[in-house]
Amino acid sequence: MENPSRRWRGRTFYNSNYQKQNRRQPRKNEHLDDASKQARLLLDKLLRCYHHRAVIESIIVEPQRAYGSLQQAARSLDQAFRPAFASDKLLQDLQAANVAHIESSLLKILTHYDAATEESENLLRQLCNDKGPPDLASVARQVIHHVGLRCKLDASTVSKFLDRLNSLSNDPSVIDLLATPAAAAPTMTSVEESQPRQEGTDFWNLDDESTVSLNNFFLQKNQADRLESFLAKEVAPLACRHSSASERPEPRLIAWFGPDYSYSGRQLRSNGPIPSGLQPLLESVETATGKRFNSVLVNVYQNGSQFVGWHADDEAVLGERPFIASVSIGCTRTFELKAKSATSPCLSLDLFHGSLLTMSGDCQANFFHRIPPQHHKRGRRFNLTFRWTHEDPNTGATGASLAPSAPSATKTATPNTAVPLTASMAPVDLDESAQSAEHRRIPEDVCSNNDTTTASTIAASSNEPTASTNTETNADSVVDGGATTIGDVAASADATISNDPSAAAGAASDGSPAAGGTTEVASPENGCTSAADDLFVTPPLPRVGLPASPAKRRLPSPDSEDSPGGPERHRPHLNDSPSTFEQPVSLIISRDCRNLVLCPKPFEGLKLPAITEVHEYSLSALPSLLRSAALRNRQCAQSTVLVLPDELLSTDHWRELLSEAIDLLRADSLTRKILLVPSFASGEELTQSLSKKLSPVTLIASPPLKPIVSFSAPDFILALASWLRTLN
Ligand SMILES: O=C(O)CCC(=O)C(=O)O
Ligand SMILES: [Fe+2]
Repeated sequence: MENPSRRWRGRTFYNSNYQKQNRRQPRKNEHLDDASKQARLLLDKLLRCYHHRAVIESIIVEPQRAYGSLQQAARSLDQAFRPAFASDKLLQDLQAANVAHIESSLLKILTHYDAATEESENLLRQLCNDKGPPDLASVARQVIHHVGLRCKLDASTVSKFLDRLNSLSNDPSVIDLLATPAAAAPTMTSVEESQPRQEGTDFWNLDDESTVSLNNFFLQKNQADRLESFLAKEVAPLACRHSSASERPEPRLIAWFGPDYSYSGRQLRSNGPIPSGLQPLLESVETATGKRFNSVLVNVYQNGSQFVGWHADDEAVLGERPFIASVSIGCTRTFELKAKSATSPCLSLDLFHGSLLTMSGDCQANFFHRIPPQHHKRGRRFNLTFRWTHEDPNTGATGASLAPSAPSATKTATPNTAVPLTASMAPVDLDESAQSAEHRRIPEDVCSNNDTTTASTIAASSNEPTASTNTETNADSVVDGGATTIGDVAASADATISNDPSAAAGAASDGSPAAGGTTEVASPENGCTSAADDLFVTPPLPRVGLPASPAKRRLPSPDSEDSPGGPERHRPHLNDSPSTFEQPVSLIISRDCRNLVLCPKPFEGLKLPAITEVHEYSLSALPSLLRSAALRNRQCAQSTVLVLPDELLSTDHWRELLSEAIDLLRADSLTRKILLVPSFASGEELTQSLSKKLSPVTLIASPPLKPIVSFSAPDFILALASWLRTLN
């Protein structure tokens, strides 16, 4: 049987042909456009309410019976909302008495009911006082029931409302409502279940360069529930109402994780690095979108009256054409977009518990978005908006010194083409088991880690709040009580990943779909055994590829296709000499993926059997590598071996990064041992200071290996292996 939600959807203009229909074809119900903008707006809004189909369909089944009621309702509407509705038109429609018109008329009634409590009561008053056909009350009952469901009215609100209704009407069938438990007790669960959602990801091309996508099922319900508990417990207490430039507090609570920065004349103080409990979600969002994020804004809407006004996330610190990834948790709320020059929304979506919405391309340049207040009782909703903050042009302060963005040679969000986006919305499971792109899931443990005590974002350390950029773009947002114009920027809105097979190793930690998200681990080169085997050979474990890493920065090599003249990549904002950053480091991954060695030298031509992958990176990618190491550890490793070069240890900045990276590793309960192998004398002092931090993780300094740089690669591995043996 045809899926009713699809059928219904198909009849609205909310489908992937939005652009086409919006621009070139007259919309359904176009006659209403002329009548009143507000009527259209309300109709648009209602067309989303798929679950109202139940009401509508029952009326369609018995149109004659419903007709009288609707006519009455329309008259009532006419009286109550004359200015808004141009209701003569509506009545004319009703006179035609065909199903489509009846449908849209009822939709209007429902919309109005939903639009504002006072007006709705007014409407019901009219409905109930009217000496209309006998089944009028039954329509009213259905309206109440379904609107109650949609608006998640709790039992006591419904009773109160019905009490009031009762006082307005002597109609016994209305009084009966009070005794109808089905109407009086729509639970949260039944609400969620009653809302048909489409599987897969929908795309809307708002214009040639602006795309919105929505995946209703990004998280499974249990994952979303766990995330909700985590947010309620760990994040909500941190959230507060920030004051706007006009000192008016934002009409919702906000918590910000990432570097401090200012927006719209306000300063947003960071609540710290992204909590480790959100890391799995972050990684899943990164994997699903193929973008990187270094910060997350959490909006907490405590009830339906809290909102965010029209705004665009177009702050300069967020870069050009920011990519926004927004996860919704909790009560469903409406999300609206409108062209900056328009007065009414062009797209309106329900954001469900566990959904992932993205905005890309010129969305922020050309459109505003908002979460309007919704009357009637609504529960709490969390929204997590993942962003990438760049250097603040006003102050020179850096939003984040995390891994570089991918180059911007290719626009990912190709307008009018769902395919590339669909492809980039890859399965989010870090496991290598294949999953359908239609059923993106994140790992079961995604929300189970409530550990917020340790930092996980390496880059969020030392940035002072920046001066105001004061780039509020939209007066509406002020009128609406303040906008969150903290933009949302993906690190790599234009991620381009080399598909060069020769770069496979270098791409290993790249989460982009082009790189496949996982990396096949190569077979051992030969069967020889050596001391190096001892270092790496451990009982076989399932092979995993490197999970998404914040950045892949493969050093250009002569045979690489990397163009030196390619787009400028994000670099750490430091005073250190560039040569420090360009220093090569190698990431060596053991055959069983259980050991990782980061070491300062290229391991060219190294063919040890135990080593399966050698990746070269510039030092600037180190934080990303460590993060990858921690991720990998979480899946299967026992220890991480860090071998760090002099240059790295000798700059304050890198020490900081290192210590944060170690925090990250430490947060991973599987990492029990971190071997820090400094290659020069000052390492000891560093080791001491880090040791305090690291407890209870074992940190071992390695005087025997110095100076590391004098070892050839195989010698180094052998020496390290024998040294490790002495430790056991
Ligand atoms: O809550 C939402 O879904 C939207 C939030 C938003 O637009 C923002 O924080 O910039
Ligand atoms: Fe926004």
